[in-house]
Amino acid sequence: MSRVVVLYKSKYGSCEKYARWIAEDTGADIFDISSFDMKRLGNYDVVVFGGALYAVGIIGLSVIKRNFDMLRDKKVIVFSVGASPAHPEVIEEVKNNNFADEMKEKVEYYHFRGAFDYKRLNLVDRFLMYLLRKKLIRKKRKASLTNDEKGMLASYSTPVNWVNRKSIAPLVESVEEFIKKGQ
Ligand SMILES: Cc1cc2nc3c(=O)[nH]c(=O)nc-3n(C[C@H](O)[C@H](O)[C@H](O)COP(=O)(O)O)c2cc1C
Repeated sequence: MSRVVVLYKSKYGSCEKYARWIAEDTGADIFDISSFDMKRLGNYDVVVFGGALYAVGIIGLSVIKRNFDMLRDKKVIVFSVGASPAHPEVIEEVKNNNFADEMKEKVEYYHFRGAFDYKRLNLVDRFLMYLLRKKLIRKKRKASLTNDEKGMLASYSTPVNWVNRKSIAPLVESVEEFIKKGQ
């Protein structure tokens, strides 16, 4: 059995895609966190968790937080997948919104870009995105939008996909180095 496990929570598949690539490249076991028995964490030295970003929240991370005591002696990596690019201010905002101080110190964190197709969204997500669109249009009337906001508005009519296997390289390298050191 592998010493590495990749757990993930995805709604429309982009986070799952990254999780599968990371598991492939590190030889890890992989589970949707919803169907993983956290008692099995004892079997692993490295725990990688990936969650999609919704309203700046990393979905599924609450399970990791609840079981954080079981992760103290392990290497813990968290990655988020969202429409936002991995700008430093985005990274800071996501960290502050999702990690308690203890987690900020312990967890190695990465952010990867996902995909967005308005037509595939369920009703709740469509409604949330409708509200965001209204907000952006209001802002556009008063001030200019950032490039990211312009991109977000454009994506309502044209699906966008930034999922890129190459972006996982630093995460995979970090896992490999940790394993090498332990041998
Ligand atoms: C309702 C809603 C809220 C979202 N909020 C954010 C967000 O706060 N930050 C971000 O970067 N992306 C946000 N996104 C974009 C998703 O994170 C992106 O589509 C991601 O690829 C979804 O991953 P999944 O396919 O694994 O579910 C949002 C998307 C929806 C539909």
